[in-house]
Amino acid sequence: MHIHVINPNTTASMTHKIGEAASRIAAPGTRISATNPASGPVSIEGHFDEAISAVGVAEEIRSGERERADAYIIACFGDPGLLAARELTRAPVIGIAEAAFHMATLISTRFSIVTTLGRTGIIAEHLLQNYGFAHHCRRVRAAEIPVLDLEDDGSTALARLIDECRRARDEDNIGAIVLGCGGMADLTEQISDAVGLPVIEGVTAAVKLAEALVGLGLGTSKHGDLAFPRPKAYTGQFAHLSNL
Ligand SMILES: O=C(O)C[C@H]1NC(=O)NC1=O
Repeated sequence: MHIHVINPNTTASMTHKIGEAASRIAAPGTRISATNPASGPVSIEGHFDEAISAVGVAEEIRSGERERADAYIIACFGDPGLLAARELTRAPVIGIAEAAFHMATLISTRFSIVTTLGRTGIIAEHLLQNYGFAHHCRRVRAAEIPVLDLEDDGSTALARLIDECRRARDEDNIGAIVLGCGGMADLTEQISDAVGLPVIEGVTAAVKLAEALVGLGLGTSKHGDLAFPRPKAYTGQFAHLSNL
């Protein structure tokens, strides 16, 4: 099967890192492709960035449809454009936050999230509410690191993440930690070893969920709100989307 992983920000090094993490966990016979939109924010650190990146996600889904991808992963912890993306395909589309929440509740009764910037915490809180996991999550924490510090080996990002994860372990009465950024896809083992708790990272969780759904012959339902968009004209820069 072919899983198309979409990094909604436009930082190619993060896209490559995400694709490598997905490929390492993928089952034999699963092909991973990782792309990012040509246009959009270099990092997603708030509501405005999420909104802009959602258009790029939709465009990546449309290109994936031409290659008949078997499943899609939206590799940003805000799951930007998830429902819009599901309207565009019969394949499963999985957001990394949703995937991580599901996995965390299968191995623990309570988890905490450790993400990048405190200002994006509300986005995770909204997702927890929307997906029905709010009562499982003890706290949404932030290491206060800009997303692109995760691309800088000389930054203190990993040390700050580990410190915040240790505080979650010691203070939150939890059984697991969810990493709150696609850019952390290569840090799971280091953080779990340093903290001594199970650490769930959304990219790898989404790959296994996508393989399960495809294996079960399940895809996005086209009955109801996730049916293909109604044909209509789009104007200006979106004219190419007319009568999808
Ligand atoms: O919301 C965040 O902090 C993380 C989110 N931003 C980003 O560019 N990729 C992400 O996963």
